[in-house]
Amino acid sequence: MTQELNDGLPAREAALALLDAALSRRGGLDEAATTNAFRALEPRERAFARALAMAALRRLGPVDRVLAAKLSKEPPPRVRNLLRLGATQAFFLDVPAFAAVATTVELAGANKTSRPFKGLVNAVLRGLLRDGPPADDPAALVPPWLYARWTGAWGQDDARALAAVVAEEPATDLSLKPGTDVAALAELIEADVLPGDTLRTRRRGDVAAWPAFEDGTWWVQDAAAAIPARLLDAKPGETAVDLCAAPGGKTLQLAGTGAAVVAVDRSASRLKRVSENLARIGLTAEVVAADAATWADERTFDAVLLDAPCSATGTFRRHPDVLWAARPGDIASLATVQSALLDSAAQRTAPGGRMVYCVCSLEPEEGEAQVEAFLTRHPEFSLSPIAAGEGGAPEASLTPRGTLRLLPHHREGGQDGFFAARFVKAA
Ligand SMILES: C[S@@+](CC[C@H](N)C(=O)[O-])C[C@H]1O[C@@H](n2cnc3c(N)ncnc32)[C@H](O)[C@@H]1O
Repeated sequence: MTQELNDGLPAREAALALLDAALSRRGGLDEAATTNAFRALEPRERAFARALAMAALRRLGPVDRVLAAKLSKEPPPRVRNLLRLGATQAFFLDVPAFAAVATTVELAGANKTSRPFKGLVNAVLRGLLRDGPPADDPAALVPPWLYARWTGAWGQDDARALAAVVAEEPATDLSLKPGTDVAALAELIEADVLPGDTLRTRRRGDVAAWPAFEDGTWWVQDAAAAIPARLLDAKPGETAVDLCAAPGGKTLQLAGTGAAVVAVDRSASRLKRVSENLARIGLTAEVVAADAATWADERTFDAVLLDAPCSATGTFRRHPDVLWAARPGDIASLATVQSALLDSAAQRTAPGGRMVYCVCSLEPEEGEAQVEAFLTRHPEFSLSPIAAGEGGAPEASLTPRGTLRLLPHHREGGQDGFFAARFVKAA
């Protein structure tokens, strides 16, 4: 792919826009990929731009380290991002070094902010190439403050192993509608079957064009993200609520059990995705736009799922930008939101009912600490320990408390970082 695009300046300019958006706001990369300018590119160019921006985000730390040694003062953001993209192409993608340098220098010259830095871009990139690729140090793949947190929370070995996953391009995992012939679909889609019947495939490209997408037999959902809803073990005849539902991966799982499901989310626009997904898969749920903390609804439910908003540091395999967008203060403020939502979830759990709390975060304040504080505030709840292998979870992820601390390296080929705990309410 890259060979034909060695002179592909529009694709590289688009990669620059994606990288810039990813680093300047949360969800920026996906947003930038919806602009008309991006959509006007050839599919091949779009794929290259996205692959380049993602590779630059996965290697941002090591590349910035080697750039630091070459830059005596901070250049304008466009110039820094051009250097990042140039170095990423030369060291981590299948782009000949001369093409990486020449196209980057040309893009520097094509804009009035970066034009005065054309000579610098050329000199820095040539200097980097002379020195060779950045050292292979997992710690460099993560911002230092976050790496220090992970070391403190999970120890040196786990922190290193989980940070190493940042550089890996993840496979795509699929959850299946109940009743699907798992083995037949795995063969059709060229996938491995993981515990819990998640399919894992190395296919690339537009998922809507993959086999059986239109039939509504599967949806994209990370292997770790598929575990929490399974832990509720909802059944036909029961009621279930998904309090932070959009875009609906876990709602689909709950609806697939035959339970009567209510999907709540405060974002009406994101809820549209829930409705579209339900329609495509051929499942039903009552969809409600409301703030789950204050939702004026008196009902209680047999099964309550709270997949709370969080720092999302566990999603770095597909969204490496979260690592660079996260700020230490976010974790404390999100923890406050999570405890308010947990209190609301408690109130909506029927006597004798189950509640699962989960977050796609690697930070103990959003996971383990929430559980202990919740149990102190709510003596009517107790932990319902998760058994080894339950829900398809790797054994390494099971904690002595019977909660799940799913670290990305606990599964071969990786998984999203998640925390999950299950509670029961006294009858
Ligand atoms: C981690 S995502 C949920 C992912 C979803 N459970 C799935 O599996 O597809 C968190 C969701 O919480 C929603 N959210 C955030 N604060 C909320 C609140 N106070 N009440 C309801 N939804 C909220 C966000 O709009 C977002 O869609």
